[in-house]
Amino acid sequence: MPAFNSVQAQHDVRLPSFYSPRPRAHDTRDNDGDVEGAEFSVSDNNPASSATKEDGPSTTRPPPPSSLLSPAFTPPSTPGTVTPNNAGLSVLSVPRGVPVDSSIPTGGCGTKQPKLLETLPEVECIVRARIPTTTGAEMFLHLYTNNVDNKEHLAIVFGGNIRSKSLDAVREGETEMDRLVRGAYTGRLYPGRTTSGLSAPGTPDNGDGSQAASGEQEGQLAPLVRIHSECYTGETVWSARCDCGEQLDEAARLMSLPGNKAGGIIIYLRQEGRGIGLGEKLKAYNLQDLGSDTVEANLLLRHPADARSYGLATAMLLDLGQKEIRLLTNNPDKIRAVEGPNREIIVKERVAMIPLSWKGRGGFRAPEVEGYLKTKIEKMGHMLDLGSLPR
Ligand SMILES: Nc1nc2c(ncn2[C@@H]2O[C@H](COP(=O)(O)OP(=O)(O)OP(=O)(O)O)[C@@H](O)[C@H]2O)c(=O)[nH]1
Repeated sequence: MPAFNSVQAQHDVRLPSFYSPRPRAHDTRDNDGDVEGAEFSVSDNNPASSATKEDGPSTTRPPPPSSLLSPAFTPPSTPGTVTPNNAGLSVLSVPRGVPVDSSIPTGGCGTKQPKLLETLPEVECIVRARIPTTTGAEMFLHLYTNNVDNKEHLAIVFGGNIRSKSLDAVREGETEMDRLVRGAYTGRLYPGRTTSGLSAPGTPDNGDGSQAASGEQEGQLAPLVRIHSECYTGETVWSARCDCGEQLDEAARLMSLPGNKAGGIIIYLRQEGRGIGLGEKLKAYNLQDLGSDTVEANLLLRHPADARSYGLATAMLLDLGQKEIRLLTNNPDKIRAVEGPNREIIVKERVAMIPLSWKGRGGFRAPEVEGYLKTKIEKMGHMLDLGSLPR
């Protein structure tokens, strides 16, 4: 994982030796709810012990304590961790958010300070295109480059008033056709259109002479934002180990609701597997099938519980003219991290991402995803009420 800006999420863990032979019971949470790596071990059907069973007479190795594998649940008690009551809202309503303020300890997003680099990365939107979707909603896909990695991070923009400054900036020597092809136009493209409609940088019009609103001009209402980390398994191969695919779909649905006047942005970051990459995540899945939870599996592979950073998301949101946002998340670390080293972005509200099956609105149920969500709540401080989990 390149060392790009912002949270380096390198939990200060004392890593165990792989498949620690002498597991012992302990509390894995510190006061902040951080995971403290200690001596983790997979369950007694781990390769080491199962090899013993299969290859010869069993040894006297004791089984791991059940508390290690199924820690007792302590309901979150931090103010602001409550899941907003959206009961009674129709499926066509934008869910209520709860105000958050990361500048005060009681602000509803924990007190953990992410390790952020002092400056934000540089980002540039190099192309944008209109994507009509299978649901009938329309969005503009923005593809970004940056100065810290070679990945194509994306912004999926709902609503016509959110524009990229770097995309709209005039490039030396370019023609109007160049601008149309890279998506730096206002309004809509149509056969035969020859002008981009952007008369001067920063003063977009709609291609018909009228002025288009930029994200900053719109100002009054903060857009809905989701910072999404790539998940090949959950988004492409229908995995029921996580709810990533469902979250992506639901974020897009909420952003395209007619009642969502401020538009929406999904920042899609290429940090697969919470930053450890697909190959390592697949190894983690095997460890999970051997009895570890999602955090333990990462630590056993000598990765932090969460290796992600959000500086690119902050920089992309700024490029899209945003200063204040409503963030769709249950993750308190994400709120603080996306605000940037100098609170370049302010998260005004948090809108909870409640699994659809918990709300009785479709979704899916599987022991794997329930274990995944439980671990997020118990070990990663996620602000979801486990009591809502249907039994
Ligand atoms: N290492 C690892 N990564 C996982 C696992 N399950 C899902 N992921 C990754 O976790 C990331 C999804 O996290 P997000 O959807 O941003 O969720 P979050 O930060 O936990 O919190 P929310 O914003 O509340 O959804 C994706 O990159 C997934 O690939 C797992 O078991 N192990």
